[in-house]
This record gives sequence, structure tokens and C-alpha cells, in this order.
Amino acid sequence: SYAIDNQATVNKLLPQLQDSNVLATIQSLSSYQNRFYTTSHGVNASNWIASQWKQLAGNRGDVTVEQISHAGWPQKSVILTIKGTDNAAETVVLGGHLDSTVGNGTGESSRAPGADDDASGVASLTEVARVLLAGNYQPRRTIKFMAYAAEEVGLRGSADIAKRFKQQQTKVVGALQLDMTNYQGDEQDIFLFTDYTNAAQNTFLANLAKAYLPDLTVGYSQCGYACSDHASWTAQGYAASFPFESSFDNSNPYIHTRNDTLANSDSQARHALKFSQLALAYAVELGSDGP
Ligand SMILES: N[C@H](Cc1ccc(I)cc1)C(=O)NO
Ligand SMILES: [Zn+2]
Ligand SMILES: [Zn+2]
Repeated sequence: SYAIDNQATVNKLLPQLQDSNVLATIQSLSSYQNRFYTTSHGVNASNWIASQWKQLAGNRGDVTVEQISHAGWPQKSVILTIKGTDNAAETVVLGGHLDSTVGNGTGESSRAPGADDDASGVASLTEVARVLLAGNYQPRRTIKFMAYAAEEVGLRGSADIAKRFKQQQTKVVGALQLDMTNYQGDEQDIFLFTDYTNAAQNTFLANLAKAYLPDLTVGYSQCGYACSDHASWTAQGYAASFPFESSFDNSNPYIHTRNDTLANSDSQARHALKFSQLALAYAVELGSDGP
């Protein structure tokens, strides 16, 4: 139904989102030599995210953090679950990918900071989880934060997870992908991608921006191919959306190189914070709907 009717909660939580926290997470993740899906660093980065999310979870009985093993490579995906109250069977997914690459030939010693692609997305999401949990927000639906492994080698971590959810017949009412949130290539702030996504949910996101983030401008663009993990959820028939940092034409030229650094994106993570804000509004408005 995509109703926008949780103004009290959203407007209480939005101001608690801090760009300094987003910045810190990007700095930590991009300090690993690389986060490629087959290296020791890539495994360590996954473990670091799991430990960070476990700290956020604290001792809340309705919050769990798990690492998902994938057949064929060592890097695990990470899932933080906030169990819903009276509509827990319906699930809202917010994801980003934790791996990084410098293209073919990436190996143990390769330098792949992946500050924008996609430490920025994981950092934007982590700040949303922090505020929801710190504010003791209790969703009616179940909310799952996901940091996917092995996106750069064919969306493999998210494909594995989305397939499992479909096989288990899990009711995912919506999935949001944050991949590259911290390089402002255009005047506009947020670009909703219209291919491999769900049109109705994209409209809902545009309406959320209008309602809660009136100073931000929203544009539209296309990738032309299955360019990030939202496509894994779409492939299983779920409604997915992909708010992105720029238009296709002005996207970050440094990605997949050793120069994908904070210095070559927003060094204060102000751009990435906009995506935390949109993602928080999405999580609360969708998460607060009853059966
Ligand atoms: N291809 C995607 C990134 C990507 C997505 C959209 C656009 I426009 C440009 C680049 C990738 O590398 N994800 O990790
Ligand atoms: Zn990439
Ligand atoms: Zn990416």
C-alpha cells in the first residue's frame, strides 16, 4: 500500500543519523588491503562487519546477527535481523555489498579500497541500523540488513540468499540496494534506477524523499544490465529498488581501481548520509505496516 503515515517516528529518528559515523565505517572498511571474495582480507572484513553489527544488537532479544556461508568461496555475507512484533512473517530487506575489486586478477595482495564501491553503501546502512536500535524502534514487520559477499563477481552472495528466501517462501515485501552512495556526480542528490527494479516501489521512494527530505532532488537513470544486488531480488520476483549516487553518465570513474578512496568521493560522507536518511524512512514506513 506504500502509505506514508509514520511521521512521528521518522521525524524523531532522522536527526539522529550522523555523517561522522558513516565516515568512520567507510574509513574502517576501506583500510583493508582489499575485500575481494577469495582473500583473507575479504574474510576479515566480513567478520568485522559482523562484530560491529553484533555490538549494535547488544542484548536485544528480537535482534540477531548471522554470517551466511556460501558454497565455493570463503567470504560470508552478514545479516542483522530485527524481528517484527505482530507482522513478523513479512520482511523488509536493506542491502549493500561488502566485497571490493580492482577487476580481473584481483588477489591477496591487490589494493582495492572500495571506499565508494561499496563501503559507502554498507556504511549508510550501518548508520540506519544504529539509529533504529538506539532509538529502540520496534517494527511490526521483520527488517533485515544485509551485507552481501561476492557481488563483484556476478552478484553471487545476494543471488544465493534471494534464492534461499524464495525457496523458503519468505514474504519479502521490498528490498532496497545501496551500492555507491558517496560520490556526487551530478547536481541531483539521489537517482532512482528504473531497470531491474520495481516501478511502484520506486514511486514510493520518490514520495518518501518528497515527504521527509524536501531539500533533496531526485532523478532517474538506468544501468542497462544487472548492475548490482537489487537484480538478485528482482530475479526471484521480489520488489527491489536501487537509489544511486549519480546518473549513469556521471558515475564514479574511480571504482574498481586503487583510487576508489574517500579522498576521491565525499570526504565528509555528506552524500552518503542522504542515502541513510532515505533508507531510514523506507525501513520505518514499510516496517511499521501491520498484517
Ligand atoms: N557495476 C556496478 C557499479 C555501478 C552501478 C551503476 C552504475 I551507473 C555504474 C557502476 C558495480 O561495480 N557494482 O559493484
Ligand atoms: Zn563494483
Ligand atoms: Zn558495487
